[in-house]
Amino acid sequence: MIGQAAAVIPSGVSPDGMTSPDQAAVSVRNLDVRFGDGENAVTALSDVSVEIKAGSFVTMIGPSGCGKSTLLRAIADLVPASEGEIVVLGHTPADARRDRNFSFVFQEATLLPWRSAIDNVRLPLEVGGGGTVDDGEPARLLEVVGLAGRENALPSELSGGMRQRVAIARALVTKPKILLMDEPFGALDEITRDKLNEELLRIWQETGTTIVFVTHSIPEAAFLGQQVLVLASHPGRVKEFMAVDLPYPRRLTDRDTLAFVEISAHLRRLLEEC
Ligand SMILES: Nc1ncnc2c1ncn2[C@@H]1O[C@H](COP(=O)(O)OP(=O)(O)OP(=O)(O)O)[C@@H](O)[C@H]1O
Repeated sequence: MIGQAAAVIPSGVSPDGMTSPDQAAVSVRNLDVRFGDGENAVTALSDVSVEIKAGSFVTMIGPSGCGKSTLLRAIADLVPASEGEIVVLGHTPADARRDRNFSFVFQEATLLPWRSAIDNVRLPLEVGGGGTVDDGEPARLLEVVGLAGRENALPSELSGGMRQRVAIARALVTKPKILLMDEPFGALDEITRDKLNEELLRIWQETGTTIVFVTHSIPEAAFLGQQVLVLASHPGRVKEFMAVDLPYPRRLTDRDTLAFVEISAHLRRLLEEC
């Protein structure tokens, strides 16, 4: 072939733009994030490298202030890298954000109080355009998160757990390839949290979305994740990227098994060293 340059295809992306399970959804390479200057400078993350495979479920845990939210925000293009590189589905975080390759779920549901549940779920489609999303998708997603029949309820008429379900449905409505979740169940009571943990695993298996999930809870990290990224603090850095060798589907009762207790104990020891 004369005079035709080969197309440059970013790693992790095939020529048709699809990812395969062994490809990285997110590659973080030698990432440093610093805030402020001079005496007030804070190194939130130092030399962090991690590869998150497409379709995987990764939980992130570490002591308060070790940089968990900062890492999630850097992947989401909400915080700039000071050094190093982040590649999201073969693109820069800014391009991945523009292409709506990921959605973010925060600890607070941040719903618009004057809009019904279904209108909150619809919001990203109204703001960014529906693209290929079917009109029935918001209602279907409310059903997926267990809120069929509550489509017209206002946020003030829903419990905290229900509001967070609406936030998850809203995050899924654009069919993101990656879901970034920052302590999404941290403000909920234990029973509701457990229930949402099981539901989130079901949603993950149904959608095939890559999930990166920050938590302070050792059982939650071990129950949900295929891998747990443990961060140490001062400065924030990778302590261990640990595989959780437990089969799916997982049930809450699996947390009583010896294998689960041993994994949790290992995570606790790691955190004590952080
Ligand atoms: N916008 C910012 N400006 C200045 N410093 C910041 C900013 N965001 C985070 N930091 C600092 O960076 C460090 C990491 O913060 P980060 O919120 O990422 O930690 P975390 O592990 O998520 O904490 P927690 O578990 O308490 O939520 C902390 O020292 C924090 O004070």
